[in-house]
Amino acid sequence: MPWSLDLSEPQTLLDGAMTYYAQALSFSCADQLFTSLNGELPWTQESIMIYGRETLSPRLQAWHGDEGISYRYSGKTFTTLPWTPSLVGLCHSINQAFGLKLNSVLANLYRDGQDSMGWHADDEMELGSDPIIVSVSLGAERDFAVRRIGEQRQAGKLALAHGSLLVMEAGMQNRWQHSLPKRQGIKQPRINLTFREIIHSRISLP
Ligand SMILES: O=C(O)CCC(=O)C(=O)O
Ligand SMILES: [Fe+2]
Repeated sequence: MPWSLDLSEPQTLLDGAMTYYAQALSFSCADQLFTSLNGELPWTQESIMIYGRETLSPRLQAWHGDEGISYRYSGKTFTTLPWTPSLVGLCHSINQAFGLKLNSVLANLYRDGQDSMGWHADDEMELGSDPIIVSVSLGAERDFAVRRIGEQRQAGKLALAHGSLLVMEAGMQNRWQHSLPKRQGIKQPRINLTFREIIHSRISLP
């Protein structure tokens, strides 16, 4: 199913490292997408290693994409699940609009303001040296925080609206880290989709 994107009012941020479209999807499309993804994706809470200890990840995830793609994330190897109709339609619309060849998506479900994602750059080797990543946000508005690589201090934040689209442009992952901090007051869930192009799919050894 194709989704129509309104890319008429881009906002350029971080000297061109990010472009934000506050209302790329209409509210009704965004509502519909949230409801179908929330119900249909096989949301899983992965365990991750933090300082050598196994802990549950503070969010739920699902990986979908073209067949035969595998990807390492937080020290684990994932193989993508097949596309769902709504995800493949959105990926196709994004590829058409931006002239990209994104072939997979990491879906994150933040159940409420207690769920989060720590500081990182999406710099895994599978993405090549300078990837473009397209992020779609649905549901509760949450802050997306940024800081320069090598600095502790947060440089800024951007509230990602329901139906918004954020392009992390070339240059972003090499210079900036991002995170999704906890927000005590938020009781509603949020879904984020980061569409990526996996260039070097890892060969799994037995
Ligand atoms: O939830 C977000 O907006 C960010 C997600 C993210 O950074 C990622 O999936 O790598
Ligand atoms: Fe990320």
